[in-house]
Amino acid sequence: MPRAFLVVMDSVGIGGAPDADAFFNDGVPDTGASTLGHIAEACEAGRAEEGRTGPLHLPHMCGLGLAEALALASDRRDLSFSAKVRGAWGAATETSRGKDTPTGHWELAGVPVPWEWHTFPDQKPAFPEEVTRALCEAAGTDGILADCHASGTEIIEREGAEHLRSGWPICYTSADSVLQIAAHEEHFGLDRLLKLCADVAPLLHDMKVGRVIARPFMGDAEAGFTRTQNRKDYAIAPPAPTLLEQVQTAGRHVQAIGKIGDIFSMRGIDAVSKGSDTQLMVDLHDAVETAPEGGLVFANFVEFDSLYGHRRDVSGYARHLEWFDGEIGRVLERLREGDLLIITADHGNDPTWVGTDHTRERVPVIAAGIGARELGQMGFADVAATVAAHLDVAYSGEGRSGL
Ligand SMILES: O=P(O)(O)O[C@H]1O[C@H](CO)[C@@H](O)[C@H]1O
Ligand SMILES: [Mn+2]
Ligand SMILES: [Mn+2]
Repeated sequence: MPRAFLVVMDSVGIGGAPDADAFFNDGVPDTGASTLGHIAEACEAGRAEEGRTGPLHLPHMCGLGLAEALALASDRRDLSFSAKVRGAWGAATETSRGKDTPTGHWELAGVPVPWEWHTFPDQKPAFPEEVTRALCEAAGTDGILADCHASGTEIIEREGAEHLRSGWPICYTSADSVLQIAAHEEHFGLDRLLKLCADVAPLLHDMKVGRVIARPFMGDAEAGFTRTQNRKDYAIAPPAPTLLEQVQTAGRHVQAIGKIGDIFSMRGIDAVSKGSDTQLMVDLHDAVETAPEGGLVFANFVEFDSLYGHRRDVSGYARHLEWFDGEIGRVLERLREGDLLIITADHGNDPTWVGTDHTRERVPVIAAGIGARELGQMGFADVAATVAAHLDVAYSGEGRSGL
């Protein structure tokens, strides 16, 4: 029986979104943003030399058609076309009006988001009284810290010491539909932070705020504060059954690697593993060996986004792409007859762009196991329809199969 591996490189957009002018970073429209294109351009110009050097080198993904996908999405030729293409490639456009992670993943899984997400204004206080009251009540504190738009690494540096002194949780947001709560794992307590997030999540979900995210950290004012791996997202459930539930309903096994479990509120998922991208890559290699016939493995590699995109770190992003590409080479060697591998992304996060938020972009869809051909311009949901057709399971979501 066929198996499918769906791998999301979080935030690796390829530009060209037709509605980029309706999305913003610091008030500047995302028009012209291209995560992969601008990284490749910077590498070529010698502006991404920390811990790596020279033009962006992604031989395995270019072998599947990544450079062609980039050209198709936004007419950029920053990646060389020298590799012979052995895969199928396309450029996917999102219809949902959100450039966040759940929105992108749900549409990739066949369920576009029908509602407008609620975001908080870029002002202080960012949160309405009702939310602040609920936070204080659930935390047992007289107030909250931050209460503004912020970058997560910067806000713990700024408010960490005051958090240790007052015990108040650090509550912040971004251009995404999120309420993030940062608290010290030991002083505030990890379990207490997770319970706080779980307690306020229903109120936020009712307001159509997509996620409440626990952001535990460690450290002190002298040594500095660092986030830990214990991040947890409390997301709204998808509005309709996704590809995952339909694969599961067909009696097949669905394995989630990385934050997929959180993004889909564990719906349609049989097994989940979490950790750093390095650990998740070990899990992906293992899954290629062990995933049962007929099963779906759905992986998300978040560090492109969290460590490099939001931090606007071009060299770091390029390094991670080159590491990832090398690992994908090993995955390709181990795929079996009948396996489908699709590599895609959920939105952009151009590290050369203004601001620190995601960028509205098209995403690459490159595939091994379905021949060498152009899939062309497609929708995010076509990815789900293609996986369902390959696995031969009944599918009622959006999209058209590329098979
Ligand atoms: O700056 P940090 O805390 O990493 O926040 C980022 O992570 C959030 C969720 O992915 C996004 O909304 C973005 O703001
Ligand atoms: Mn994402
Ligand atoms: Mn992000």
